[in-house]
Amino acid sequence: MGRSGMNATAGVPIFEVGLLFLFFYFYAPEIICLSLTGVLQVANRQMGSMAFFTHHFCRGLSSSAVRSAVIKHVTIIGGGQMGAGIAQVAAATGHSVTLVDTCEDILKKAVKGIEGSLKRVVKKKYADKPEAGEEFIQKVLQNVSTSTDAGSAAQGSDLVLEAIVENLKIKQDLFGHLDKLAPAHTIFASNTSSLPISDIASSTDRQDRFGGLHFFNPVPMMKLVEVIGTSATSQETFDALFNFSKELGKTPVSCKDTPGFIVNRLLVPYIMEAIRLHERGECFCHGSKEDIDIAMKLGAGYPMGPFELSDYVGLDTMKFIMDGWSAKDPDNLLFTPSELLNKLVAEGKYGKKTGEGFYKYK
Ligand SMILES: CCCCCCCCCCCCC[C@H](O)CC(=O)SCCNC(=O)CCNC(=O)[C@H](O)C(C)(C)COP(=O)(O)OP(=O)(O)OC[C@H]1O[C@@H](n2cnc3c(N)ncnc32)[C@H](O)[C@@H]1OP(=O)(O)O
Ligand SMILES: NC(=O)c1ccc[n+]([C@@H]2O[C@H](COP(=O)([O-])OP(=O)(O)OC[C@H]3O[C@@H](n4cnc5c(N)ncnc54)[C@H](O)[C@@H]3O)[C@@H](O)[C@H]2O)c1
Repeated sequence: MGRSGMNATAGVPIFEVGLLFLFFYFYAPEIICLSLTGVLQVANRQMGSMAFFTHHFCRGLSSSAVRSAVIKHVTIIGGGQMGAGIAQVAAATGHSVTLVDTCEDILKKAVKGIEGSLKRVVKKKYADKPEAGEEFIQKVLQNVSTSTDAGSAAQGSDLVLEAIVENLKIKQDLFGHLDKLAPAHTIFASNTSSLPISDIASSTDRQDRFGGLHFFNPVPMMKLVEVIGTSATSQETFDALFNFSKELGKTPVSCKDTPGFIVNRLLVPYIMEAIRLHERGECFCHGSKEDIDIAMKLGAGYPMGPFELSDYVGLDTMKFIMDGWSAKDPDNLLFTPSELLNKLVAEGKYGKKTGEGFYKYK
């Protein structure tokens, strides 16, 4: 045998083949994976079920080469501003959606909101073809059903996505309950703004099939989705969530399960500082919150100022975020409660959704 390691009996250049294998293994594992998948599929037909081996071996080489779980049927829990928005974009991209909330009235309001938002979308997209626009709206609405029974909705779903109140215990209770009812393949995800995904997932026995999908408000307009994987999230689950976000026409970014992920890590201190600036009266003109909003829109190019944005997000949600972070890290001055925010929430002034927050909307 010479340097090339030619196998004398089979006539195969083992050294070169080995080098080639190593090259593809490190630089293009998909090619090895796909070739092996082909070979193993033939073997599979010959020798019985090799699917398990094929699947797991290839995942070890490169998860991207293996098709991730397909998400077609989606249950969205929480028909508020986020849940309704997510239901809309999922239905508009051909997914069948069940929207769940605690009572029929909320669900009716949610569907009405979806219809209104679709009209705004269609006005632009189908400007020259109003009939096609109306047809599109009806088709999207047909993809949305509603329910007050999260358990039975989850039974037929590939994905259960939660967008309920920002409270860890309530989210854990919900997922703990659904974990017993949903099929094994069903992926669970949370749209939480501020809670650790791993804490929410800890109430289930499917932490490998649990991740975060953080959408932005208003969902039909905002292009970003933060896809969050915990240390227990499987690659297959993460890929499925990432692909699902793309199917919705969004741009996903991958995030670790760290406080605030990317956007809120930066946005929360900004909004907090704006509220404190206002509370301290450091703006010299009257109507200082208006001035701060104008300044950030015209000076920093933000589409909304911090007070407009807070009202848009919901002051109740903002308070849930702040209280949660402050309870975890009470000595951190960043999380000192805001008297003004607490007062507005205590008065039921949650922002745009209740007609008043920092500003009046009626
Ligand atoms: C001291 C203690 C303090 C405590 C602090 C705690 C801080 C916590 C804060 C964290 C909050 C986190 C929340 C969450 O996790 C993350 C978020 O979602 S953050 C929010 C992100 N969103 C934004 O930043 C929105 C910014 N705004 C905009 O982009 C725009 O203003 C707008 C909403 C798109 C609206 O645009 P405008 O031009 O202003 O207004 P128009 O009404 O003319 O709309 C333009 C265009 O868009 C269409 N459109 C708007 N909304 C919808 C909709 N819902 N559906 C369909 N279409 C919509 C509209 O029809 C217009 O279309 P056109 O007429 O142009 O054809
Ligand atoms: N508002 C935002 O800008 C924004 C943006 C991104 C993420 N989020 C997150 O999305 C989630 C929802 O926020 P939102 O603004 O849509 O809130 P929202 O108050 O508009 O809606 C929450 C909905 O959940 C329902 N609900 C509460 N408990 C429920 C339960 N156990 N089962 C079924 N339904 C239940 C409520 O009835 C309500 O309709 C929160 O976790 C929030 O942090 C909010």
